[in-house]
Amino acid sequence: MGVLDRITGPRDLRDLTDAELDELAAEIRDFLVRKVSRTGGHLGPNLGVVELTLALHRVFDSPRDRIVFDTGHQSYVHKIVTGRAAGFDQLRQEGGLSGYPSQAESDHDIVENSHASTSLSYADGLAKAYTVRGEDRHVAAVIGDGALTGGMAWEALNNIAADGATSDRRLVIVVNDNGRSYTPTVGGLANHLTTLRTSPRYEQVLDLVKKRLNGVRGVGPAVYDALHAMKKGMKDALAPQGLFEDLGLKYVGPIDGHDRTAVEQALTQAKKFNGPVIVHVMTRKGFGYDPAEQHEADQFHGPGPFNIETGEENPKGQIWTDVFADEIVQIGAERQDLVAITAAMMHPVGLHKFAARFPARTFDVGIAEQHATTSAAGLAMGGLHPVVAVYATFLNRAFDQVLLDVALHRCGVTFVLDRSGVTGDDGASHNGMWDMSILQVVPGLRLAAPRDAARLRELLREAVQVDDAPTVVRFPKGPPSADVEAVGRAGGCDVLVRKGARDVLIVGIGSMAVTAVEVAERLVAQGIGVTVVDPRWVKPVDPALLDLAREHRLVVSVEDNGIVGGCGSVLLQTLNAARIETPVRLHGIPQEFLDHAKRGVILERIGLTAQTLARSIVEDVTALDAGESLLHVE
Ligand SMILES: Cc1ncc(C[n+]2csc(CCOP(=O)(O)OP(=O)(O)O)c2C)c(N)n1
Ligand SMILES: CC(=O)[C@@H](O)[C@H](O)COP(=O)(O)O
Ligand SMILES: [Mg+2]
Repeated sequence: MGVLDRITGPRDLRDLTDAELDELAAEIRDFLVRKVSRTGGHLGPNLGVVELTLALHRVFDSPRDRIVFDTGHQSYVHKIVTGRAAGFDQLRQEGGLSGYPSQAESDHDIVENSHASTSLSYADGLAKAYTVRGEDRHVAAVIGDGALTGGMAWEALNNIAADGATSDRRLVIVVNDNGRSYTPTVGGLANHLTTLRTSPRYEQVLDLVKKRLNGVRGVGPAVYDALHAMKKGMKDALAPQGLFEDLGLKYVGPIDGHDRTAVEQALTQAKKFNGPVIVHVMTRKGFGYDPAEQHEADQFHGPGPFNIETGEENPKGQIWTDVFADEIVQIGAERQDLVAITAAMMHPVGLHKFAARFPARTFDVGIAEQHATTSAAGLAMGGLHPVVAVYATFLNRAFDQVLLDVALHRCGVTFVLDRSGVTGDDGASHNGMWDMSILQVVPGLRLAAPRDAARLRELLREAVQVDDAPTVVRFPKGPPSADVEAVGRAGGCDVLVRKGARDVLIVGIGSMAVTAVEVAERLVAQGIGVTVVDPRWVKPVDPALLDLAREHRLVVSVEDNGIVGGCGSVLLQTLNAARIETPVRLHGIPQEFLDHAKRGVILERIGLTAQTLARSIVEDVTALDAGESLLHVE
């Protein structure tokens, strides 16, 4: 029976000896490597916060005190010590443990959103609430050095520091500084954290001087008083004025984040301040598992299942991102004006090859999608063509910048949205299910959704040719299907199937066009005539779709996007405006937050599979045959 087996909740940690706590840390690391090697997940970040999390739960009394994790991908240890170790065999699986905090799982969990740089705002609000309610509760926020490069974090710090030393908000901000997001964290703030990490703090020098003076004859209290009188001068001379201290925030650190006792002492000291305090801990991503610590790209930030002995991830095969990664390099070689921007996700979005080939034309802005977008507008105004590569869900926070910094000024910026549609494993906030809805309202913006790798290459090249409006190319997580060639054209649309009578027109958006071809095969087998078109450019609506709609008895749209405000909705509105009365059936992601599961499992669950779609269309056609009118479904 190990120590870990005795932990049923955080209070059990308080009864352990130092030796037992060290043993527990080792057992947790071994547990994380074993479990995540089978399920995949955020091994690196969690190996880096073992001691920190144990210290947090020994110093703070969760859930009375609230512990907020920024992004939440580093909350596995928190889950283990709050009684959920047994759930790790089902980590990130349907019905199993979420890879992020989950209120449904535990009272100890509070923030479920996996979008970075939000923790300090939550913490500010919580601390204010407890002050207003007169509740004696502490708030501890854990924010990574990467998340600290996000603008929201500084909006929060500005407010948290507003009352300076007079603030009575019991808020401890733990900066978990491992020097990396995926790759090393970039920017002036990262440089500053490095300075704090590496400069001898005046306290250390003061201690050194005092040790040297100890026992020296004639050295008495007067000497020590003089030393402390020099403290301010030493502080200015030896340690750069911490950004945080300049803001009026108390700063404790830097602390070795793997020395649990030191972290506990710092947290206890910070807690006693009874006002906002920064505790700067230095940790190592992947600490304790060599293949993670040595991993050249991202220190096992989020591996899939892997071999424990070798650290080799199970082979994934080509994914959409790989196609983009290669094509953007080709285009970059042809176009000297093309530049690329990533928001701290160089490899995940596939810009690493472009960066290696064109380092001066690649910009990593940190976790700062809003800045990335408006900076791209500036790059375009400066005569370049920027490609902003982000995950679809992360563009949500830059909507205003797309609308009024890029589109209003008709800037030729190309957004490449990876992980669009259902992503699955990372839970509700990671699905790329909102982009085609929110971008529909951006005047002048043109949106493309490739169905396969060949169309991605084509559409990417067409997009970067547009220099007077924003363009968007979006594709899903995982592998593309085999290329599906057109059998004809209608306007700008590819006709993929044209069989039998004009019963059903299926408008397949992006990868759903391939699913639509499979649906067509099922319908034709039942004697239903089908035309399948892939619009390629889904915004603006291709006029050819209006003519095709007039010719058919039923129009069906299928998209890997939220159903409200998506391509199908806009097509319906466009047909209505043109007084085309052909009934329309929309298929897409239901407008709700989707629980985590694999992409395929969720697509099955929400009916975006060939079998379910075909069954639905047969029902509609049967209703039409019976003279029933179909409700136009939004
Ligand atoms: C708005 C936003 N952009 C990008 C991401 C993708 N992402 C997840 S974790 C991560 C790196 C976080 O670095 P840090 O905060 O230092 O935490 P660490 O992994 O080092 O513990 C990124 C970029 C995200 N979750 N949210
Ligand atoms: C929290 C985090 O790192 C996410 O951005 C997520 O893990 C990305 O996952 P994939 O890159 O596997 O889609
Ligand atoms: Mg980090």
